Amino acid sequence: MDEIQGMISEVVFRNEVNGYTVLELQDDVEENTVVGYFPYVNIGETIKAVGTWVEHPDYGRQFKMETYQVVTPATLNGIERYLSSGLIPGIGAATAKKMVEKFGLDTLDIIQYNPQRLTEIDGIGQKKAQKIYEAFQEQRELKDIMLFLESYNISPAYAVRIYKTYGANTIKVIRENPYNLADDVFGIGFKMADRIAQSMGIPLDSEYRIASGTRYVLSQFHNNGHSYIPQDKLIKTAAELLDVREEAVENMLMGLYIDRKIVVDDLDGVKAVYSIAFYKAEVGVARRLLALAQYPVFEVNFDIEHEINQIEKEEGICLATNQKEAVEKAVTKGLLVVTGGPGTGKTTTIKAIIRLFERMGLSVLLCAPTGRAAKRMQEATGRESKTIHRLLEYGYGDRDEDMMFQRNEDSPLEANVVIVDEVSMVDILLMNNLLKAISEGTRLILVGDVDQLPSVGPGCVLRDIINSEAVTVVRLNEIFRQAQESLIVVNAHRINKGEAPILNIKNKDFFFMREESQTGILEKIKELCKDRLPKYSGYSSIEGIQVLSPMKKGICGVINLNTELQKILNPPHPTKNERQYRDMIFREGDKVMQIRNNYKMKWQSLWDSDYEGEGVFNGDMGIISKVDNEEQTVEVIFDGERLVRYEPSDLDELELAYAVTVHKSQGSEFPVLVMPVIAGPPMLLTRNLLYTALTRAKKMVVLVGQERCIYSMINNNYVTRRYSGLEYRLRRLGNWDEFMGNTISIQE
Ligand SMILES: Nc1ncnc2c1ncn2[C@@H]1O[C@H](COP(=O)(O)OP(=O)(O)OP(=O)(O)O)[C@@H](O)[C@H]1O
Repeated sequence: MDEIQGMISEVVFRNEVNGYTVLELQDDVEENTVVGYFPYVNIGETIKAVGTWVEHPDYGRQFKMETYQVVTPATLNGIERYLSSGLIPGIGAATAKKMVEKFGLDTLDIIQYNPQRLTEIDGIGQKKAQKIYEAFQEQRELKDIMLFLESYNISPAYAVRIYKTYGANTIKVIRENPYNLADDVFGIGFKMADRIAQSMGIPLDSEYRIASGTRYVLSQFHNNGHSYIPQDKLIKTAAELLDVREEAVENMLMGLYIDRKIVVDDLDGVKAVYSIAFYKAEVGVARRLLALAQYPVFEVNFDIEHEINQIEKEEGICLATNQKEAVEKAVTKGLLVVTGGPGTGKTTTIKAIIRLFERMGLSVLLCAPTGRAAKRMQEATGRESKTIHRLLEYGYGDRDEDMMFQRNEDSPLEANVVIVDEVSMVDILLMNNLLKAISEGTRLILVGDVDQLPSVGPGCVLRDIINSEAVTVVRLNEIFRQAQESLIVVNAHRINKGEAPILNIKNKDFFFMREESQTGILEKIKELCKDRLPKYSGYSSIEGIQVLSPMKKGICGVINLNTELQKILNPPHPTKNERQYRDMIFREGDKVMQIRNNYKMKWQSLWDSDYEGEGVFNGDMGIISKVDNEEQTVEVIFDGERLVRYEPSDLDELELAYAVTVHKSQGSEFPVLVMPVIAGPPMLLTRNLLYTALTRAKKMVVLVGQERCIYSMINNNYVTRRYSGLEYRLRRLGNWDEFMGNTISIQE
């Protein structure tokens, strides 16, 4: 490591979000470029930086700072530049010069300890002296805060976020209760807050620690898809994590319950602990669904059978019995669920339902949980379809700082019918928000495949609704002739029923390639993606062929697959810029995926520069079009039309996507799908997962690996249990009032 010291003569670039800065540092002899994460530095300040000299391809020799220390300006020139940098309002170049001429090297001490004396300078009165003093103090404070945070090894990027959250109170808030960080600052979780707290000497059994740790465990369960957690499980897990007695956690739970930070409900003898939001959502969903199901939609003065006949004639099809039943019930019921596997005619039924309502003169709105699913619905029906978020006008209200759904009980959707596709992907929170915006009298039709993996977010809403038997459900189970042509569809159904798939029939679309070793599987997948499949299928390696893997880690996990596929599909090239982020390289031309819902991320249409919007969602896939190392940005084009610019602090929302996990692929469809089949944890390698993976493919599936692993997945009918009370709430219709939300009264 080298060390350099000098005065900051220029700040060339600064990223306000993460503190990444390019600056010029002047020492006695020369000016050097220094780059690094400086949360807080100003022109005129003298710093001592530790780091290494590097040769940048475009900007030449520069110093890459690892750590630095601010040295109070010690020269007359340094003090003058520091004061005239615009840092302290009221001091410009002329005043700074006068101050340094008058007070020399004591200038900064005078401002801090004897500001009264500033009035000795022409043009500075009492008031101005006071202002200068206050601004100077503020700067000091900021520096103290940064030093304080640094002393707990908090990286500059987090330090900036923390300071932005608490401002001048930062040190006080953290000293009082460092666990506040986990609640208040995005990106800081319990573990980081706990590390800081431990280095501050906070005891293991501190109430703050137990409260924060308990809520952390609860949130982890929610992150894993559970709507609640059984109380005894929560107590045990939290006590283990915190290394405290179970009674301490139990007492804390009581406190959190009394403070209404959590809800403890009795679900048929099980004490269920909920975070408030999930409790409200679950109760809300149950209440609203039942209200819709029981609402007497107005008498239909319409010969439905005759109309269905007409539609069949016009469309040149003959609906199957249960498709007809679905169309009829869509009209006569306030709430209808239609479920079926691939090729069972869900889309055809949706189209017939839309046609019928249009003939009745009723307005229909279409939506789906992801952008891709909505786009597919739109293409299949020829009618506009939006994401649920867009339909509910998710965005900023007039007064609110936070984003919210503008369509809700006060401003419901204006439509006679709302049809939602891919409902298996809708979690309990989104379902609650959707239902809030649907007033009684509007018919709601939920369509999905209940055998798909459940939503990424908490709950298993579709499964619970169907299992509750409280709502009208039509099951489509006939695979139509056209769909039967496809071995993908046939095999998906076979697998779903626990039967072996049919493999390797000539001119079909479902293939298996035997390969025993993991490295052999990897090599085969690389070969398939690079040459064989593009040639055979006509689809491009990057956009048309998708590798799915059940797992993240290991030779055939998505992390390694991405590294290996990137090497052969988009290798380094002198014309392609790239950027290292953590252990990933983002290179121009790479296929990437957004891995978190980000409603605030801005996008711009590639084709119409006036058309722009907000929101990039979990599972959206795109191609990196530009890596700008000067601006530190990465640009991605999603769906060939929306351009999104990622700042360095956004990059943790992006991953390479040559290969993605089956879970992440939900709601997407790909022309050609390649998947390794290898042994692994039985909780992961389930029939449900294989079924979900296969149903993502439209034209071709290639499984590569060990045949016995296909069978062991098919035989593994383990469905990960999700703690959800929705089915139970829906079932308990009889004792409705006594049951719903009785435990604690919560204003919705
Ligand atoms: N009543 C019917 N008679 C004949 N063919 C039908 C009928 N209903 C659907 N089909 C055909 O069956 C195939 C699958 O139908 P559809 O696309 O509606 O199913 P889906 O459940 O939406 O499938 P996926 O989930 O795979 O998209 C299509 O080719 C469709 O034309």
